Amino acid sequence: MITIENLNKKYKDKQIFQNFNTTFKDKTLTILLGENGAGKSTLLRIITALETADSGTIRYFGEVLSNRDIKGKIGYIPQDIALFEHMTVNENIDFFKALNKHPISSELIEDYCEKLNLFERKAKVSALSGGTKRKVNLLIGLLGNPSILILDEPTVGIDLKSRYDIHQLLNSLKQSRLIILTTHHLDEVESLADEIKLIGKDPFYRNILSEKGWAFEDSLTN
Ligand SMILES: Nc1ncnc2c1ncn2[C@@H]1O[C@H](COP(=O)(O)OP(=O)(O)OP(=O)(O)O)[C@@H](O)[C@H]1O
Repeated sequence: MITIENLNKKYKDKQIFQNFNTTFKDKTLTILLGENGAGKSTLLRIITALETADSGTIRYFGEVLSNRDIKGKIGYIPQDIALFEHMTVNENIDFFKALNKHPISSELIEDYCEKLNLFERKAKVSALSGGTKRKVNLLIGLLGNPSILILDEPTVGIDLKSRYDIHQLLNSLKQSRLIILTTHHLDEVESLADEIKLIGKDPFYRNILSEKGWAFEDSLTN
């Protein structure tokens, strides 16, 4: 479980979070929804210790952790693809695997690749489609066997089939870990979300979720 208590974050004069409280549950995939600029990526980066909050407390499985311990527990899949384009998929996997103290086994990598329908392992990343690059980006985030997985718009701009493959893997991963994901796709919310949290003030999202009859937690009422 991740518990966020009284989080405050400001960029210059812009208050992004003010006394924000929430909880993310284990074995649950939570989707953050909200307008552009609402603060979704900022929240993910604060949880991942890539960004510092002005004040507030975050507990991971009941404990306040050092940045190093946080990074050891979390697989963070950024919005921008962070791969070496001139290297093959396998070379990228080997490179990032070597950065992890306790990387997953080759068998598990094979299993993830099968679930993702990721077979172009000998191709250079620069030659891959956007969808395949996103799959590799996800796989890299899983190499350290994280108990928490954080994904910032993991399927932005990709074809339906690649998106489906990524959904299949995420739906199997959520049985055993805590996953937080941001998206602007409602179909993604429908096929993945166990919980929905709304960030930001735009009434559009509140209206659409209410119309659909989907339960959600509203950051404004926290
Ligand atoms: N490093 C920064 N310095 C100053 N302002 C920033 C910084 N990072 C984000 N912001 C601002 O904070 C606000 C929240 O940004 P954030 O990227 O968290 O929003 P978001 O909800 O993820 O949006 P999107 O859906 O477009 O990804 C925006 O107004 C953004 O311009």
